[in-house]
Amino acid sequence: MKSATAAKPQPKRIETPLNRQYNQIKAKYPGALLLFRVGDFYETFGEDAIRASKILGITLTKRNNGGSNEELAGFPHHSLDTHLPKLVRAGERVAICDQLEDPAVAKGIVRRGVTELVTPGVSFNDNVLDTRRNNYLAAVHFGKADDTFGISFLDISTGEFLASQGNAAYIDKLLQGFNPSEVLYCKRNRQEFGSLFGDKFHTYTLEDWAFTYDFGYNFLKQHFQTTSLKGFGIEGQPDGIIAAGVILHYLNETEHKDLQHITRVTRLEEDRYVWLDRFTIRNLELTVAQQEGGVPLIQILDQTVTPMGARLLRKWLNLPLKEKTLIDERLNMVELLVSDIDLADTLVNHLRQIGDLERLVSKVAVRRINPRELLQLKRSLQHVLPIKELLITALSQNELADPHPGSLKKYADQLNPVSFLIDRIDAELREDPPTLSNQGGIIKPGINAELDELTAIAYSGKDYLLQLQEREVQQTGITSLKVAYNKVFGYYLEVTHAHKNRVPEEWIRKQTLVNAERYITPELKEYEEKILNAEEQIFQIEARMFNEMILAAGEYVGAIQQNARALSVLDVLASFARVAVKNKYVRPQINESKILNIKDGRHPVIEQQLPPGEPYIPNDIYLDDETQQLIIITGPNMAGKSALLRQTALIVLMAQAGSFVPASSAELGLVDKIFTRVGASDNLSRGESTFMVEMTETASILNNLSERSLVLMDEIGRGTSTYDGVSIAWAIAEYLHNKTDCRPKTLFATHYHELNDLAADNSRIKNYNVAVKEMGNKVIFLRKLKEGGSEHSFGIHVAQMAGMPAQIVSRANEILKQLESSHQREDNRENIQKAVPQERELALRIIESGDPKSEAIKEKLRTIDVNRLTPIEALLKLNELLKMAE
Ligand SMILES: Nc1ncnc2c1ncn2[C@@H]1O[C@H](COP(=O)(O)OP(=O)(O)OP(=O)(O)O)[C@@H](O)[C@H]1O
Repeated sequence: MKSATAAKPQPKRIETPLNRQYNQIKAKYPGALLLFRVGDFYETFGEDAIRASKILGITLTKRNNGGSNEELAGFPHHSLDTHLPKLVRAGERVAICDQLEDPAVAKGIVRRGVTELVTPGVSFNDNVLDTRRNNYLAAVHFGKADDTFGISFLDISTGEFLASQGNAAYIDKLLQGFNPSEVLYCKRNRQEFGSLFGDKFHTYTLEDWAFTYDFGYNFLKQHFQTTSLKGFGIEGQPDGIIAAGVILHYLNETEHKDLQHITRVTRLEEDRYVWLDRFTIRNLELTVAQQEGGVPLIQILDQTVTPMGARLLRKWLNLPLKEKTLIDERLNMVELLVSDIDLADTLVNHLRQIGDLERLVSKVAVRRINPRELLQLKRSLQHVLPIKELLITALSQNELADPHPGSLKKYADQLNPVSFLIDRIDAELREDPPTLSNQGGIIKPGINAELDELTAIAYSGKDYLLQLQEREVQQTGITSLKVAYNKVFGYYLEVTHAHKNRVPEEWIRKQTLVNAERYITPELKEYEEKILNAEEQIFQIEARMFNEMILAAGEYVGAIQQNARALSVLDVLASFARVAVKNKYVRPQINESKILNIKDGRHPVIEQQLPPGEPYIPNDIYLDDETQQLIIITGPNMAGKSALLRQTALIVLMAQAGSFVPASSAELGLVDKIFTRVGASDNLSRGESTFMVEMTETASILNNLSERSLVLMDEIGRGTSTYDGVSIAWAIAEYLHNKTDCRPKTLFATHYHELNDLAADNSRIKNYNVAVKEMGNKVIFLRKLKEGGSEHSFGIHVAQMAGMPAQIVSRANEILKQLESSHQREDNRENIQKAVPQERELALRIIESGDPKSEAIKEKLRTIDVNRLTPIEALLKLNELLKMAE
């Protein structure tokens, strides 16, 4: 509602009781759009009405509100389900204010209150939710120490609740991977939040006091009805606890008080999953393509048939495992399903019949399930027992070499057929129930005697009326007599004018038509009342019995949630199996070595996109920490260097997520971190990165390496001049090779042939090139990785292929020849070693020339301890100095 300003006096408004009630409720939910129930409508007023009418395309009107004109827009209450999702998707927080008592019996103004505050991150509404994705609410807590943060995620529609803590890079990674619909954080961190985690999220800020340990700890304890949080493994995560507490607090504030389905909070263990930096997640296009129309990996791998399976696959791809036992457990099941296609098909056919069990059971817990959904729940659950039996028989028949006996049986053991619940629903619930629970038609006959009796009265009326009609015809001799019903008079007797004179006196005339008259009789009215009463009672009894069924189902929430988890795992594994068969993947051999040995590896996405008849050329990759730790891959543009780098990382990731891989064989020593850097110019076009940023980030990779890391460097250094670029790429490769604490496996794609000289002095650096063949003045891409360096760039050939005019191509060739003859590569190594000091000299000369900036630069130089500087730091410093000098 508009507020009066001091400068412009507003006409004095008379506050009606309804106005006052609205204002009081509105004030309690600042920032929310208030849907105010009046009779059969939800109304919005003032600013809310303007926004609602824009988003929903509903008419905006004005009403005279005690002297001022106020905007008003509303819609019928039954269209809430269509309008609410639109408002939420537009980023609105919507407070739904309902009538809390029956207007017919209310004394004075009807009591109203907000029954739910729907926000982008908190929704049960099927129209707001995407079945194949989770809808997460996140909370981020900025810890006391620098660079420690707590984080928590909740999907209220499934009850999944997670907490963790770590540094900014970790939090950023989780936010990117989980992609929450709404993020909560503390008001005072407004600026830092944006600069650390970007502005792509819907956010909501809360007051300081909600971000305290005691508050969060107690809130969680109270919710789970435990004396401590030890059982959840989050005791040692104070910042994570604060974030999780904030989530529960927020649910409370938004009137979400039925939370029985949130049965646990799980610690997301940073060290259980492969570390993927932000660029790797983006560059490998695991779940999101970089460009519109692009195909992410998940699209190739997702053959899941249940919504919860689809959601789980997304999670598995973002969080690959690094524990051999767990990975093998998944791979064993995939292998079993690959080898027994009948089993896989039968399993999938059962799974297909299972709806969104996870979200259905949440609705049971919060008592929002409707009769039709309860039927769906029953039908889904009916497939649990057959699946369990299927697995048990299959497991006993298939003697699979299982290194961890019992791990396969685990899946079968987790399934609980909940027969008792199924039997009850089956006995009571009709097979064609409605979506509403207050209009009858829910309960089967033969369950409740009172209900059956009332049904007989209410619905056997036809016979009764026929009898009555016959009796009256005989008594009065009116052969045209008919009993009928309409909404205005209820039941009546109709007599044509021809028989009017035979109508008995006690009949009461109600209406005269052109050729007939309508009457009622006391008997008819008495009967009518009985029917209507019976119907009212039927509705009440059925609603009560339905509620009892929900309460009974509520006892099984834990068991059904466990079923949903086990079924989603089976769904993902069956999907892996089917994709493996379809795309000819093999089982990777996971071990604890430091060797990566892939034979005939392929890129899972590119191979699916090549035109028919154009095969994907497979390649071998071998890396270890003894003989071949870093390979320099040269080759012309378009040769397939990037594809090779990415496919190697994708194969590792797919394997550690439990999938078979596109190769003829793959022996994989576990990887614990994957880092990717792509040369700046790739990102520059999107205005994201500059050379400086590229360097800072490369430096941060170099500081976080482990001995099981896999590093992809794709044309690093190309964002600057050739000499700078070569020197930087050189220094980085050298650094990776010479690191004393670990030997990260690295693929280094580059255009700089100069880097081939590195192999001479560094025993674990090897040169490879992606082969091309020159035929006359044409280049044929063989896409085969070969040992050895390469001599040319073939950039001009690529230009020719792209349709560059012949004149330009031949002129470019001339210039190239000239340049090559004047820049003989006598001793590159020496040149490169010299390059840095030369630039340093230049910087010093500028300083000596009496430039006013010289003091600042001298000061900077004095702080540099040359003996402790790494090559990269030296380059960064130099860059900084040059900037100052410019
Ligand atoms: N092994 C392969 N078999 C078949 N086609 C391939 C193969 N590798 C790459 N390609 C095709 O070649 C295209 C170019 O590959 P890629 O981008 O990896 O080249 P590049 O060497 O990194 O080039 P640039 O240096 O210009 O970035 C890919 O989009 C793909 O269509």
